[in-house]
Amino acid sequence: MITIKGLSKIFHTKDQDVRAVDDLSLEINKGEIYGVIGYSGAGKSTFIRLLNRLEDPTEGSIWVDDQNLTSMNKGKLRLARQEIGMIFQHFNLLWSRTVHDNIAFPLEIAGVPRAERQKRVNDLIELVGLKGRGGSYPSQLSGGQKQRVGIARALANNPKVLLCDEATSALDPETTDSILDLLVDINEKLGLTIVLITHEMHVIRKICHQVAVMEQGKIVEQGEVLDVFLHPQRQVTKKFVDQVMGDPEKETSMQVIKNNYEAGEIIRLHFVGESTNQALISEISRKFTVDVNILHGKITQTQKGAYGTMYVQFEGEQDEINRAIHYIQSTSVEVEVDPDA
Ligand SMILES: Nc1ncnc2c1ncn2[C@@H]1O[C@H](COP(=O)(O)OP(=O)(O)OP(=O)(O)O)[C@@H](O)[C@H]1O
Repeated sequence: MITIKGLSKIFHTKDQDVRAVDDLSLEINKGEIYGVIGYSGAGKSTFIRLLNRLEDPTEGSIWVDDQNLTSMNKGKLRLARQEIGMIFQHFNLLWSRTVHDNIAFPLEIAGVPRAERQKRVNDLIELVGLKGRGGSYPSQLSGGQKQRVGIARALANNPKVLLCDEATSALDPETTDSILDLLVDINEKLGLTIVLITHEMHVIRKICHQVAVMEQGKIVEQGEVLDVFLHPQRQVTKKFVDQVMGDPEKETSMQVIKNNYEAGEIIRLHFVGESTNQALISEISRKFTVDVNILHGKITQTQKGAYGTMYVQFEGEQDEINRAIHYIQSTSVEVEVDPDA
């Protein structure tokens, strides 16, 4: 759906030239939720603004659905932009217009006849869960409701791509989750391709299929979310993964666990991906004469299944413990005996 080749943006300021986006190339497939994560100043906002040419690139090309956005004149660009919706951190609603009229605005600009406009707005209000609020003004809505209006407005012209610029950063955690759920719902219902930028790994974990990590204008790491969670290569990526998972080693020293639980074996279980399920624990205690003590750990969900680490203690006859470990080795859960050895 989107192909980016050699994209750069240099801002010329009085004192210096800033290379905000530096020779960036990537492919985003149709129907994918693609997240770009980075710390402040990494170049995320510039990147997403280049995608619909709110900024003009210094170098490189952007193709959206086989159209080269970078070589378009203003007239063609205006039409092409109707295929790319965008939502913003601070919603960017028109305060003097009702919810209904905010959503109708892009349809008016596109010249959609009144009756058709009416129906489309009502459908959109329903889609984003704002039924009954069409007559309200933005000042009468909560942050989450305002972002729902922003989403409905962005979808008005049936875009193929939705760009999200830190769309949940101004919202509390619970509202963030409800907006993220709505984005997944829209992605699944409409097959919409979604590109989002964020500084929160929680957002990536919860809804993205693919992630790119940005640092100093470049993409330094990229891949399926679960892969990046499992094998983060760069220091910056490890820090983002720790945002969600914590670092079990840092939080609880293995030595403390060992001192407290001297009997049996201490085992680290690493849960990865869709075939994983935590029924493993009850299965072990049913199949083998082994007591399982859960000591410490964290499991989280991604779009591709569960991921995380758990420390357990197996108590019983050594032979039985060995058989239980052998059994786990035959499943998709990775197992490590005496993890600190
Ligand atoms: N209009 C501009 N003129 C000059 N420099 C700019 C401009 N816009 C961005 N920059 C610079 O480009 C770099 C990348 O900024 P950008 O806003 O894209 O990063 P970001 O990752 O989105 O950070 P944040 O999350 O803080 O917005 C920064 O060094 C910034 O100062």
